[in-house]
Amino acid sequence: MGTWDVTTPVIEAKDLDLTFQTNDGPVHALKGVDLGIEKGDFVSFIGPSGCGKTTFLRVIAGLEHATGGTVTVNGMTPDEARRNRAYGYVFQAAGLYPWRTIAGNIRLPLEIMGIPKSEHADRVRRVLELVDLAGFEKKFPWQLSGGMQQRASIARALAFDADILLMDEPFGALDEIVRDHLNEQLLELWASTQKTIAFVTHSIPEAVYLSTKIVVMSPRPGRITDVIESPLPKERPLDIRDTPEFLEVAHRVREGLREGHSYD
Ligand SMILES: Nc1ncnc2c1ncn2[C@@H]1O[C@H](COP(=O)(O)OP(=O)(O)OP(=O)(O)O)[C@@H](O)[C@H]1O
Repeated sequence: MGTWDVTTPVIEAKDLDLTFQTNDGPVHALKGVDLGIEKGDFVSFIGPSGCGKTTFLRVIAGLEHATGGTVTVNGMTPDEARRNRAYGYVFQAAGLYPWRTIAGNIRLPLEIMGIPKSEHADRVRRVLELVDLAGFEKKFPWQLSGGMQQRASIARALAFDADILLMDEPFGALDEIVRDHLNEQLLELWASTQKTIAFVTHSIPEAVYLSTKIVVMSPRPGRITDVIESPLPKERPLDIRDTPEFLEVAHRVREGLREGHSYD
């Protein structure tokens, strides 16, 4: 071992390519994507609709397969990582089962994974605390607001305590005030759990507020046009969004999006 600390990326993509074969011919979704995500990073993916953000997240999750290049997750193939429950996944819609209580929904992945029943109640309580929903165990999803449902779905993704959290536009459907609040809470959760988060968003302020690293993508075939290491401190009150540093990063993201765009 050397005296310096060489960190191996938790998620690493090398020259990743993905072409879907469809009835209308091939759809080239991702092209030559190179990216390293380090432990504890909060990485946002931003880009126009259809540029392959969700596809990239699904490749990391082993739900789609690259047609070229490689991806590793914790040094494993995405399929191995999925079988090892390396990540929790939060979808655009909360996707809670309406016939199960909040606790019942959170227990589901624990049941599937065969975690001993005696541990369930404790885990449910702990993750509900993390998302500020303590005491909501017995409620049904329809008794919660949209923002609370999304928090419950984050709790479900946290239930088996994976080091990696993959989040696909989790707050896209919420109004701005609720979204602000959840952004603040997510940063607190990230700081207290030290998870590695990969987060898809359409919102420049959201990406800049949350991330240590912002990955700007171009329209199809999805390529990375810029990777911005955030100069902002880890502690981020919401009003950091009015500071020159914040606005500068937001400007660079906007420029990156504009450059990747062809206006035809
Ligand atoms: N299973 C599939 N079969 C064929 N084409 C697909 C499939 N999944 C995605 N695509 C295509 O690949 C491209 C990238 O889609 P993807 O959903 O990853 O984009 P996105 O950036 O997440 O978009 P949005 O921001 O609208 O969610 C799109 O053109 C989409 O139509």
